[in-house]
Amino acid sequence: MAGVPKPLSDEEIEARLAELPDWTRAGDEIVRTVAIRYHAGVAMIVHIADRERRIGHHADIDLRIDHLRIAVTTHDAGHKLTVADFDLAARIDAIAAAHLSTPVD
Ligand SMILES: C[C@H](O)[C@H](O)[C@H]1CNC2=NC(N)=NC(=O)C2=N1
Repeated sequence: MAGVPKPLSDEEIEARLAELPDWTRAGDEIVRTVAIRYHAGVAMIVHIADRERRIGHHADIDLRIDHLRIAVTTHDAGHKLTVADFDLAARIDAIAAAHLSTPVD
């Protein structure tokens, strides 16, 4: 990996969040909650994990019976937000769009 990305400023974070309307800031994380049934959520997690493995950046994922909560921060940067987090969030949005356009029944 090409070093640890540096933490973004509050202004940079706000600008990047404006491009990701489904994400909100929660301290030093960005968070998205997806309404999805449990087993469909499992499939979405597998898809996300496969992408994460290839880019070397990982979300913190919490699956519940009817929703999935995804939080992203950069552990190697002292749990601060970096460009890597926004890159992963955009990739997760693309994966979520594919899964949510599929009937879950
Ligand atoms: C060595 C490996 O690339 C690092 O541990 C990566 C793995 N995935 C990661 N994921 C996240 N979210 N933050 C990190 O700092 C991080 N570091």
